[in-house]
Amino acid sequence: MQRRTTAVAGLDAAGLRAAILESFVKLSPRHAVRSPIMAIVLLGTVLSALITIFVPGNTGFGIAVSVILLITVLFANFAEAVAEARGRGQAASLRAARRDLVARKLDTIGKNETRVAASTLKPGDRVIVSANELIPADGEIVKGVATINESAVTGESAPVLREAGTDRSGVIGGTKVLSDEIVIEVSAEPGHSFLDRMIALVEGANRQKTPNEIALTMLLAAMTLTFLIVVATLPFFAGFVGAKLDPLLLIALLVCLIPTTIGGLLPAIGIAGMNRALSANVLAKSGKAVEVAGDVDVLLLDKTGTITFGDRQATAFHPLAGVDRAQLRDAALLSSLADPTPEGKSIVRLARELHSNSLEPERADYIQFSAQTRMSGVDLPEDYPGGARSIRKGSGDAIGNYVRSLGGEVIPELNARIEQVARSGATPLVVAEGRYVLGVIELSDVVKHGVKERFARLRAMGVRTVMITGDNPLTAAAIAAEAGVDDYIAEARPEDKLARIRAEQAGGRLVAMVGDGTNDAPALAQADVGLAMNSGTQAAKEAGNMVDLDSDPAKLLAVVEVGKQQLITRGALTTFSLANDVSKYFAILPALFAAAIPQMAALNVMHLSSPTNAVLAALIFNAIIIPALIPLALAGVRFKPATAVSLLRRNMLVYGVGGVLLPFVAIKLIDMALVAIF
Ligand SMILES: Nc1ncnc2c1ncn2[C@@H]1O[C@H](COP(=O)(O)OP(=O)(O)OP(=O)(O)O)[C@@H](O)[C@H]1O
Ligand SMILES: [K+]
Ligand SMILES: [Mg+2]
Repeated sequence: MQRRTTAVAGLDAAGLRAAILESFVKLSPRHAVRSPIMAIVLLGTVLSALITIFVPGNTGFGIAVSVILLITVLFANFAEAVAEARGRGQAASLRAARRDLVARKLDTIGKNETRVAASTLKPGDRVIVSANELIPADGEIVKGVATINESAVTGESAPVLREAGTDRSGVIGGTKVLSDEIVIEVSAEPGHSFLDRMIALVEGANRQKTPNEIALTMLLAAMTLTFLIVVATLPFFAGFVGAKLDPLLLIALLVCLIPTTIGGLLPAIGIAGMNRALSANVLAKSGKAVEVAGDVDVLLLDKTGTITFGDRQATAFHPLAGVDRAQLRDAALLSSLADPTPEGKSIVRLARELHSNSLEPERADYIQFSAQTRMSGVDLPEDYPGGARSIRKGSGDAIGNYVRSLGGEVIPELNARIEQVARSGATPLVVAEGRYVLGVIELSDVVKHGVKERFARLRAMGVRTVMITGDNPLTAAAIAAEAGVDDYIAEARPEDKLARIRAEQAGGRLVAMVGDGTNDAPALAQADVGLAMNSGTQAAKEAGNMVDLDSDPAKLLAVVEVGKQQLITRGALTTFSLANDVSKYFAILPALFAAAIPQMAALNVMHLSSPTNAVLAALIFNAIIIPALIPLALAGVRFKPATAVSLLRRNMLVYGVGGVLLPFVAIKLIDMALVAIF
C-alpha cells in the first residue's frame, strides 16, 4: 500500500516540473477545443494581444489583460496536468508488476512443457507454475491449489489462496506463486491483460467523459454562449446612451462571467475520482462506473463472505430424538469427504475431532454442492460396510423435498431443531440418510466488524441495503438484524439475484452489487455498478465494471462513498464558480460605464481604486481561484453522510453563499495590493 499512497499524496519536484511543462503543451488548439470555456478564454487572450499591438492607446493595461488571460488558461491546463501526473504515478507502480516473463507452456495433452516468452501466450494456452515462480499471464487455475503473493499488483503482502474449481480461481500475471504447483489456463490476449488495460485507464489514455460530466459541460457551454451574446451586443445598447465601450474591457467582462473556474477544474475532478477509487485498491473500468456508484439507490449484498466473514465452520451436531449421535456424525463425515467447500471441510474436521472412525469408501458417487440444489452428499456402494446408502446434507427445504421425493416425511421436531440453530444466526444443514432425517449440523459464521456502522452511513445517504442469501429465512433474519440491513431475501438462488436487480431497476433505481462467482456474472453485468472480486473467476471480472484488488466485498461501501464525493465535489465547485459572478459584476460593470454614465459609480460597492484596477483585480481573482481550488478538486469535498437533499442545501450555503462573498473580499484585497505596488 505504501507505494501507492505516496504516489497519491502529491507530486515531487520532477512531477511538478512535468506538469508545468504539460500546461504549455496543452495550449495547442487541439486540446483547447475540448473545453469550450477555456477555448473562449484562449481566444480572448489572442484577441486582447492583437488589440494591444495594433490599437494605439492603453498599452500597459492591454499587456496586463493579455497576460492574466493567458495565465488563466495555463492554470486550467495545470489542474488537469497535475491530476494526470498523479494517475501516471499509479500507472508506474502497476507497470512495475508487468515484466517480461518466461512461461512453461504445456502441450495440448498437458504432458510436455516448453519454455516460451509470456508475451506469446494466447487465450486457451495452458501453463504450469511452481512455487517461487511468477505467473506469466492472467488466467484461471484449472488444476491445483496454491498460495500466491499478489503484492506486486494489489500492494497487499498477505498471501492469498487460489484454487481450481472454486470462486477463487482467478490469477493475475506478474504475481508470485508461494507454495505448490498449479496449471493455469490463459485468458488474456497478449497486450490486453488486466494490467495493460488498467494502466491505460489510469493514465487517462482513453478517459471518457461521464454522462454527468457531459451534461454539465453542455450546460456550461450554453451559459458561455449566452454570456457571449450578451457581451457582444452590449456595445450596441451602450450606443443608445452614447457610451463607447472599450473592447479590452468587454473581453475581461466576458472571461469573468463565463464559468472558467469549474470549466478549468472539471477534468481534474473526473481524473481524481478514478484515482481515489484506485487508492482504495479498486480498479474502475471507467470513470462512469465510479460516478454511477455515487448515485446508487440500492446495494445488493451477499450474506456469506460479504456481511459475515464467510468461513462457515461446523460447530455442533444436533441429532433428532432416537438417532444416535455417532450415526449423525458419521453420516455427516461421509457426505463431506469429497466436499471441497469450506463448510464441507469443516464438517470433516469436526467429525474427526469427535473421533469418527468411518472408513473412506474406496469407490462412491459424490454429489457436489451447487447453489442451485443447495445440497451435497454421497451414494455408497453395496460393498461398503453397512451396505448401499444415500446420504445427503443441505438446506432444510432442499432436504425436505429430497426425503419427501423418496416417500419420507419431515417431522415437527426437525423444524424445531432448525429454528433453534437458525435463530442464533447460524446456518442449519440437515442430514438425511435415504428417506430418514438424522439431524442438523450447525454452521457458525460471524458478522464482520463495523458493517453495521457502514450500513448506517449508507442509510444516512439514502442508500438502501438488501441482503440476498441462499440461507434459510430464520438465519437470514438473525444476521439481517445483527448487521442492520434494510431488507433481506432468503433461500435465493443465483437467478433470484438477477431478478431482484431487474425489479429494482424497473422501479427506476440504480443498483450496485458485489460478486465473485461465475454464476454471479449475469447479475454483475446487469447491475449498474458491479464490483467483482480480484480473487474471483474471470467471468465475474469481465462482467463487473470494477474490480476490488483486495477481494473485500465490503469495499462496495467505500466505492459508493468515493462516487458520492465525486458528484458532490463537482456540484459544489460548480455552485461556487457561478456564485463568483455576482461580485465580478460589481467590479467590472461600473468600470465599463465609468466614462459614459458616472452614476454607475454607485455600483462600485467595493470602492475599488480605479476602473482599470477593478478590472485587473477581478481578472486576477478569476485566474488564481483555479489553482487555489486544485487541492479541493483532487482531494474531493469533505462530506458527512446525509441524503442528497440535505447535502445540496448545505453545499448551496457553503459554496453558494461563500462563492458570492469570498470574491468581494479577495477582489478588494487584490485592488489594495495593486495600489500598493504601482
Ligand atoms: N457444502 C454444502 N453442502 C450442502 N449444502 C450446503 C453446502 N454449503 C451450503 N449449503 C446449503 O446451501 C445453502 C445455500 O448456499 P449458498 O452458498 O448458495 O448461499 P449462502 O452462502 O447461504 O448465501 P450467500 O448467497 O449469502 O453466499 C446454504 O444456506 C446451506 O443451507
Ligand atoms: K469566470
Ligand atoms: Mg455463498
